[in-house]
Amino acid sequence: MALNGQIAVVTGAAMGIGRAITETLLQNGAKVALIDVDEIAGRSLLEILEKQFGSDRVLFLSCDVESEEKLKVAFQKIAETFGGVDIYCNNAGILNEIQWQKTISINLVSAISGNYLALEHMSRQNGGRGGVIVNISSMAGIGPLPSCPVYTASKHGLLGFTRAMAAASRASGYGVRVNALCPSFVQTELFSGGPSRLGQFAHLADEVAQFAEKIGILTVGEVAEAFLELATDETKNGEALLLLPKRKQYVTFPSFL
Ligand SMILES: NC(=O)c1ccc[n+]([C@@H]2O[C@H](COP(=O)([O-])OP(=O)(O)OC[C@H]3O[C@@H](n4cnc5c(N)ncnc54)[C@H](O)[C@@H]3O)[C@@H](O)[C@H]2O)c1
Ligand SMILES: CCCCC[C@H](O)CC\C=C/C=C/C=C/[C@@H](O)[C@@H](O)CCCC(=O)O
Repeated sequence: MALNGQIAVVTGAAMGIGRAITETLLQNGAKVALIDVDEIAGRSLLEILEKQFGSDRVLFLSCDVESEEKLKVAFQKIAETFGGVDIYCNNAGILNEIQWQKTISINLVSAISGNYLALEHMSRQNGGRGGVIVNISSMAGIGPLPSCPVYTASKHGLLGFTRAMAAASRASGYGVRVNALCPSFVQTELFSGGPSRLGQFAHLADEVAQFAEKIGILTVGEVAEAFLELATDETKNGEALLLLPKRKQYVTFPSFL
């Protein structure tokens, strides 16, 4: 198994993409700590996963990633229980153009806090074993999604942060790879509920639906498979992996040298 004995942390793990990534990590031999603000969904998934994979391989922590303090405590609990962190998947995210400050807060500010906390446990400079961070950005982190300017900004920001952190990690000897996964539309609650959260851009919902119909819709399993590639391919650092139903490509950015 590709990830035997590795310890992984997944945020927003109770449903959607986070749940599929959690299941893939477990199927590949990792131990997984699930973090989610939805305690009912998290506990119910934990029960299922404990039966399937054994209670010594899964842990659920009810935690809102917007609270840096609670996230710090969650990381401490995970490190004490499992003995370290090797893989961090920053997946928790929302799409809400009405509560747009909350969108920036969860998708970008909390993502940065989570990466820093993960590095405290993973960096070789802090006595960690090194490892890999995968930030779940979006195709909207590469190109604009007109119905969602703030969501687009949060995902562009996360991608820029990922690439700069990867370079900082390489230059500082952290031993931690940092990559971003950028999926197009995925069949989850965020996608199906999206149109009701567009606020002043609600009139663009049909345009998005037509675009989604044209390019197709990914399953969470396809996203989890691409996540696994970024997590296990040790040559990948600072990469943005764009994923569409009929296309997967590492994005080429301009070189300034
Ligand atoms: N669905 C898509 O079309 C799509 C496409 C590209 C990228 N993404 C990104 O993938 C990630 C997961 O999206 P999804 O579609 O699975 O969403 P989802 O709404 O199906 O699931 C999100 C999960 O995150 C949890 N969560 C939300 N806010 C949280 C918080 N403050 N603290 C802790 N947990 C929190 C929710 O409880 C839920 O379990 C997001 O970052 C999203 O932006 C989604
Ligand atoms: C209302 C549901 C929104 C779901 C949000 C998800 O994160 C999915 C985002 C999906 C698509 C984003 C599209 C952006 C598209 C364009 O800017 C395009 O030009 C990108 C070009 C990438 C390419 O070269 O193919």
